[in-house]
Amino acid sequence: MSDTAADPATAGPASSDHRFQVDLRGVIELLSEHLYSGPRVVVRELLQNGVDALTARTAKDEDFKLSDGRVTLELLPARTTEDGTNHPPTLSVRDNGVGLTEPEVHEFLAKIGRSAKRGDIQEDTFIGRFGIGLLAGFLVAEEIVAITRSVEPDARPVEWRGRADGTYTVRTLNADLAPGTQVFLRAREDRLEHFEPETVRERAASYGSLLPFPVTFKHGRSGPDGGEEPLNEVPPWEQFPTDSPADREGLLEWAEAALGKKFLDAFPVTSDAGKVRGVALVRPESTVRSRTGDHRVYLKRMLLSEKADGLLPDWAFFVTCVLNADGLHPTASREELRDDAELAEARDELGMSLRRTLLRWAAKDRDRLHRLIDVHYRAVKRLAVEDEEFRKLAADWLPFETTAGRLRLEEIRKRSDDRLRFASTMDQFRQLAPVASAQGMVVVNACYTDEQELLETLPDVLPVTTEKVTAADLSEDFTELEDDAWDAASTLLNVASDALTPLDCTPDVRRFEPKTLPALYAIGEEASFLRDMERSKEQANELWGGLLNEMQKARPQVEGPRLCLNWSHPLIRNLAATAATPDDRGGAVARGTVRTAVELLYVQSLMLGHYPLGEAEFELFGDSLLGLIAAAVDGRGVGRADGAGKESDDG
Ligand SMILES: Nc1ncnc2c1ncn2[C@@H]1O[C@H](COP(=O)(O)OP(=O)(O)OP(=O)(O)O)[C@@H](O)[C@H]1O
Repeated sequence: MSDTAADPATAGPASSDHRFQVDLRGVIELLSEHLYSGPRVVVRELLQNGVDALTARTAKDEDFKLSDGRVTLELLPARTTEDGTNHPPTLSVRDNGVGLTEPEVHEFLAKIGRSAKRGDIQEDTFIGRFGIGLLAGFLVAEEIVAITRSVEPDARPVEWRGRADGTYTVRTLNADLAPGTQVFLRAREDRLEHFEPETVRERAASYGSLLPFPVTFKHGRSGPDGGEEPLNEVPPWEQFPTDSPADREGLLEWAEAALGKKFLDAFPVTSDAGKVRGVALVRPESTVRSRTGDHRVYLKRMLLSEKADGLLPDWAFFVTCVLNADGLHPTASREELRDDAELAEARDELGMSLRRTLLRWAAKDRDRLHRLIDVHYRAVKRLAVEDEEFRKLAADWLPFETTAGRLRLEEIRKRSDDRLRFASTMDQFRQLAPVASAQGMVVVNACYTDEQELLETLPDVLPVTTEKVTAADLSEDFTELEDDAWDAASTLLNVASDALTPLDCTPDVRRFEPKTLPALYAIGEEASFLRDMERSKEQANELWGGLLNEMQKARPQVEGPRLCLNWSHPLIRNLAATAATPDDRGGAVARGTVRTAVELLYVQSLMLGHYPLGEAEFELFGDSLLGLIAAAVDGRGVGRADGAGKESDDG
């Protein structure tokens, strides 16, 4: 036995060649379940073939223009012929396009995956290209019949009859027909709902109403005397081509009627790349950033999708577009745009088109930009980060959350003399907010996406400086105590130091605003990081704990957290007085109570600053609270500066 694998090129005598066989029913199931969104697409595929046939005719027949084209959909009701045969309802789609010769019928209608729309032809000439669209007809029909007559001179009409079991017949007809094709779908018994007049009409109008030639619908009752009902509409970008107030109003009314929604604003957009023309509608509500678009896209004026994605740059998530693209490509399902180089180029250009409009508003139509910013400031901020010119023009109107409430940048600059202070995390912002606002200092909350990046790029376009601040930075500016106050506070500081050293925290006594805040836990960014790590270690297993230890050691020495006691607060002064109780008047007990009070202040300021508490801190909280309650019940209480505390000591 050979120990080498058989070489397919040399193995055995040559076998005879066979052709792959296609199980049509299997292919149809594949299409219906995995490619198409449902039988709705049948009308679209037939219409599309009509559009392509008309385009092909314009290339072959120089006297024929696309606007000479015509597609008619007709619904023939079920009927019984004289010989007693029942005919199911039938949908016919007729065009006066290029038609097919008999050899072409064999080549293109009967070969799955064969399309006349490939080869040397420029890719965006036709909508179809895969050679499977017609098969969609079998999603609703048992039999598809095409009667076609080519524009080729002397071509004879041909009838093709294809069945879902994979068989077909072809015959030439003697009739004298004009060039074009009429396709008939004979309803499948279990798909009759797709042959209801209103259903067909709605689908035909939805896919084909913007086509640049007459598209009509006909059925027993349509039109005044059974005539054809036109389905065409003028596209909104042709009805309202400019950004004038009148066109804007018209466009907003059109959008409300067509999309069932009141939009905030509307304006035209264009891109040479992808040959795009359309309108942008500004959403009435603020939206979160997401890639999922809901753009209504037409390709060669046929509806492709109402939920197309990837058409606009990320920052433009505040608009919905309705547009037509003659130079973009569909995916095989024909329900999305292919993510290719043309789409990328068109996306950039549409972004530029939007940006130009916003720049124009910034220069000449400020009310419009204001209205847009009020709702969509997040999106506009993203654009401001990316685009220096826009940033320069619009930055002053952008709102920010600050310690003084929501303010426009213009106001923040005025209140802070162009010195823009910001906190970079929500926790930092919360911690410093009471102190900053009590001191009349405006600090911006830059914890949201884009905010910090935007602030840091403002000095490029405006005469401002930016500075990241933390509660620890603010506490540096707290007022130092005068000598006599310092003396009065010294025992309190010693007691506080004893209480806080085991917690890696240093006490300090200063005067600061707000007077109502007895203590502030102040921690810089680095120390805050280490504190978080400490908390994580408590929850981590041994392996992670060890790793975190190493990381902690690797960080440079940083200044630790401080508990700033506020000398302006009466409680702190009372605690200082109590701590200073002479030993012969119960000083030791008093200092024990003060220590408990400091521990409680420590935990309270942690909680006020939204710092998560560690195990030791929780324990401390429980113990000191109980200690204080016990002291109160004993009648000792925490001393008061006026001596009441001392009296209770005696008592
Ligand atoms: N109305 C029509 N007029 C003329 N030719 C037609 C018509 N409908 C179909 N054909 C011919 O049949 C071929 C196959 O059509 P089909 O719809 O299956 O695929 P396609 O349009 O080429 O590509 P896709 O699968 O992307 O739609 C077409 O390429 C075209 O040559």
